[in-house]
Amino acid sequence: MSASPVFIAAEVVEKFLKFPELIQQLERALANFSHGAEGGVVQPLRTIVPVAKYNGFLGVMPAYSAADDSLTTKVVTFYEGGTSSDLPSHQSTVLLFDPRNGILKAVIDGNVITDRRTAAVSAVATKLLKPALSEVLCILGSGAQARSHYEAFTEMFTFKEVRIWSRSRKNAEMFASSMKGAIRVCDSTREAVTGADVIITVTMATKPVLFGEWVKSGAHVNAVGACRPDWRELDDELMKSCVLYVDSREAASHESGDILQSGAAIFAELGEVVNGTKPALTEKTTVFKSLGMAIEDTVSAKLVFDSWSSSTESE
Ligand SMILES: NC(=O)c1ccc[n+]([C@@H]2O[C@H](COP(=O)([O-])OP(=O)(O)OC[C@H]3O[C@@H](n4cnc5c(N)ncnc54)[C@H](O)[C@@H]3O)[C@@H](O)[C@H]2O)c1
Ligand SMILES: O=C(O)[C@@H]1CCCCN1
Repeated sequence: MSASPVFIAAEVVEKFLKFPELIQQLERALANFSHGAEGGVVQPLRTIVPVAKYNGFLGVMPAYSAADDSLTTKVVTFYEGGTSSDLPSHQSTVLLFDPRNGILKAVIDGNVITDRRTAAVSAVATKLLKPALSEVLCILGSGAQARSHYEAFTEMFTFKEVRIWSRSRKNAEMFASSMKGAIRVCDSTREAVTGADVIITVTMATKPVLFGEWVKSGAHVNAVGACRPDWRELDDELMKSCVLYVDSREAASHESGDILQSGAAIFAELGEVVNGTKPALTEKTTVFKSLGMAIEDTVSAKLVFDSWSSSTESE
């Protein structure tokens, strides 16, 4: 009989999933993904089950990485407007299997993985696509992803000014006072975005909050929200005028409302830029449309599991 799976809690994931290393690992995973079969990534389009009665969704995100020899599936739920004020709007668990025999080895808290791996992938996009002189960072939204993006971006880059906008000024102020470093709280999206070199949209909006007319020419946008075909964060003007990068062409053309509804053309996958098969057009206005990929969870979960295993062996 196989041993029972271990449970790895959020505090343990926090301890082992750290930014510079996670960013490097995910850059490699993006490259493998965009190499096709040769890259050894098996990742079907995720399954999403709408729970319409409660404005919720359940997603199942399996993947295997031959390079990491890691087999996982994430199960994630997300609720429009959250379920109640004290629950996160997104809740997830990652199941890690032994790829040799299918034994379930670990059940890992997925919330920290989701927050950090998403920010890490946006950091890869920003490293490759931001304008040469990037002084002002703007974050739209003040939830879990806003926090992980702020942490990753202030660790990896140097900005002269960081701005935040949220629907309620109180939330934006709470965000600013809970993070290390100076953050300017803005009263309107337009104020936050005007003149920004790097913009991150991390909202649960279903209609555009970021408009092309406000975006500085040459800026880079990480568009992280709007993961449903009928949800938007960016307007048509921005989508049609930018050079558009995505994590996965397949996912983007099935799930992204910003792409499907605007009819914008995809220029490249981020992994193709890492591989050098598509250029990083840093002098143009660029958008990285992130939907989130299972392979990011697979690589992150392996990192956590291996670090946890080594720490228990040395005890
Ligand atoms: N691309 C990825 O890999 C990935 C991964 C996880 C989450 N996400 C997406 O990122 C977004 C943020 O996730 P989160 O975990 O931070 O959620 P969260 O619930 O913690 O925060 C959501 C933020 O959006 C704001 N918001 C809600 N409705 C809004 C509206 N109509 N207009 C403007 N702002 C609004 C909230 O006030 C809050 O500041 C979501 O859309 C989520 O689905 C993407
Ligand atoms: O990639 C993810 O983990 C999330 C799941 C929920 C919807 C947005 N993307």
